[in-house]
Amino acid sequence: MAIPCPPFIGSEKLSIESGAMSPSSPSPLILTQDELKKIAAYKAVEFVQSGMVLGLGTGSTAKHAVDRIADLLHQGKLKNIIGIPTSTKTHQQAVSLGIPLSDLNSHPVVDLAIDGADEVDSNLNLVKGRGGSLLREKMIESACKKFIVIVDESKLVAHVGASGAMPVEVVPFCWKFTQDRLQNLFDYAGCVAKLRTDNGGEKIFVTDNGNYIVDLFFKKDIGDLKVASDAILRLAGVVEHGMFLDMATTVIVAGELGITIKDK
Ligand SMILES: O=C[C@H](O)[C@H](O)[C@H](O)COP(=O)(O)O
Repeated sequence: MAIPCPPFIGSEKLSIESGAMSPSSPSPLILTQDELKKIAAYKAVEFVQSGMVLGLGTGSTAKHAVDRIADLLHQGKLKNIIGIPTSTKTHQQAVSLGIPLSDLNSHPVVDLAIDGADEVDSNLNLVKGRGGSLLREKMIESACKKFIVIVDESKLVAHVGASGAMPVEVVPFCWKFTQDRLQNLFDYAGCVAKLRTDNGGEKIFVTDNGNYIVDLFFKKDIGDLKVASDAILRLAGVVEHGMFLDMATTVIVAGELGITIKDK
């Protein structure tokens, strides 16, 4: 299915050379999805400056950004960076790479966060959390002066929920009750709510915060996102949801034709 791209501003053709990004002439090489993620991530890291407090995102795209930040730190090209990880996995990665870390208690204002997304719509609204992280991401990314989202072009969607699940983090207590209420809330959009398990098996998936995730699958557009967000958050038992509305300040998309950047 062809997905309409947002009206991006700024566009450059890029390729990966020796693990770094550089301008390129048209290349016969077909880039893999992971290479596209890396290109978007490296581009975002160009916005990092010495002395910044950085939100370190979670997932296969953000991982490249964290690696790159560590490389630049070790090369002495970046200095005095403080990272605030958005998940235990990213925390472990950052520790293993020697990135100095802190948290929102000590650093309540974050200069820049770089993170991936599962969906990006034409207004830069996002779906996040299909990898299991969303609450810490939302706390840290809502404390940011600048939030750069990095994606490959497969993440662009016509509307939120078009490509798969919209995750909702819920407390374990009577999760089925909350799941049913969530499904009823979006009955008009043909919603099916499913408790997430580890790799689709029997074991219930547990978030970094000790909660469960209910994935909402919609057959139709859910309409006004702010209305949907407020309705979800009003349900007792819901901790947070994976719609990140009006939060991204910049989206960097890497695709077969190059890299495109849209600022809010
Ligand atoms: O739960 C995971 C996070 O929200 C990720 O940032 C999101 O799922 C995108 O991950 P990836 O870059 O691996 O597609």
